[in-house]
Amino acid sequence: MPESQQACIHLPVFDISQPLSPSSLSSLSLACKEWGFFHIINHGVSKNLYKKLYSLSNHLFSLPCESKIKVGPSSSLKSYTLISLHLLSLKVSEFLDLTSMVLHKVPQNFSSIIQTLNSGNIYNSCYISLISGRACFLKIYVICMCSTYDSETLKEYGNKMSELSKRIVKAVLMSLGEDFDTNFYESDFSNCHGYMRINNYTAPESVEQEKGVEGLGMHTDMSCVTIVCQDDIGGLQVRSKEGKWMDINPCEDTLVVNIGDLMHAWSNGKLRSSEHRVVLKRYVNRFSLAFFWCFEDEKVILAPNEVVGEGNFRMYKPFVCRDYLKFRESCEKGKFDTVGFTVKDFAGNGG
Ligand SMILES: O=C(O)CCC(=O)C(=O)O
Ligand SMILES: [Fe+2]
Repeated sequence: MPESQQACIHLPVFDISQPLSPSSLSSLSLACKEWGFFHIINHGVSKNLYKKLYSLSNHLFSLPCESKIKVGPSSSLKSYTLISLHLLSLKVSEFLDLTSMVLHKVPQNFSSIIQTLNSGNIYNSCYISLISGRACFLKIYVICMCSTYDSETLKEYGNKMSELSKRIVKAVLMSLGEDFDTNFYESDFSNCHGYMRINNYTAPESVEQEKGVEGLGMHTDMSCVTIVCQDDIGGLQVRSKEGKWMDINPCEDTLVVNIGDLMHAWSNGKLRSSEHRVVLKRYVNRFSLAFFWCFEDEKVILAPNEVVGEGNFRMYKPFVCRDYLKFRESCEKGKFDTVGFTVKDFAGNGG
């Protein structure tokens, strides 16, 4: 099938403001196993808040280049001179503390920015991914806290998304097994924290009609769960188990949730962390907000015996969350857009 006739997937939609009924839980369980993706509504994040975030981000992205933090492609990626996908994830609590950093005052040079952030100790446990897309005109500029973001908006967003993430994790645990939320939420998930990421995909200059332009290369998320708000442009795709790309069409007032590698490992592979990507097919700017809910860096991830189930093979050796994040960021093959290596390669028991 030509890619322009891309199949579209109808993911189940859950009203997350309500306790999920037994039938919703079984459909959630199915969605997590099959796709690792589902939709939520009544999530409590108002249109108005998204509008504010959107216009603040829009303002930031439309600043002249010199005012943005410019990061050149790393030397190993020289062949992709046109391509620069720069991405910085900030831990929400720390993001809020950076209000004093006015964007145009931020040093031009990337490493000195990192140093600045590190030396202020604000940035201790944040991780930074500097990655390159493969074939696109996408630019995601490093979002550093700047005066264009009023901290009230971010605080509201951070709090809402944290609450939402907790509710989602509990629902996912309930769908995985009876009493799993009461048995494992406190012990394993109560120290999770969130990272927000603002993705701005600049309009492609040319699009090969059939194929589109890859805005964000195939990857899996390094989170427990990710919540994505995509605008109405579309382009998010999930890869089926058979390797077929399926569109996840935008739907008003609906957020996309997906399982990340950390939850996949914790669930002994029962919850799928699917490969996904963004393909741009129109000459328009696309915008999305992603919120990653992650284990604390020092957590040792080990699927509990009850989750593995008696007689079942343990898929992953225990590993420290931070080490996996480092692996993904430092190992060329573990990088976002070359997802060849993920948690299976890092901690898999083989077989
Ligand atoms: O832009 C999107 O819709 C998805 C973004 C995404 O997958 C990510 O930021 O990890
Ligand atoms: Fe993602």
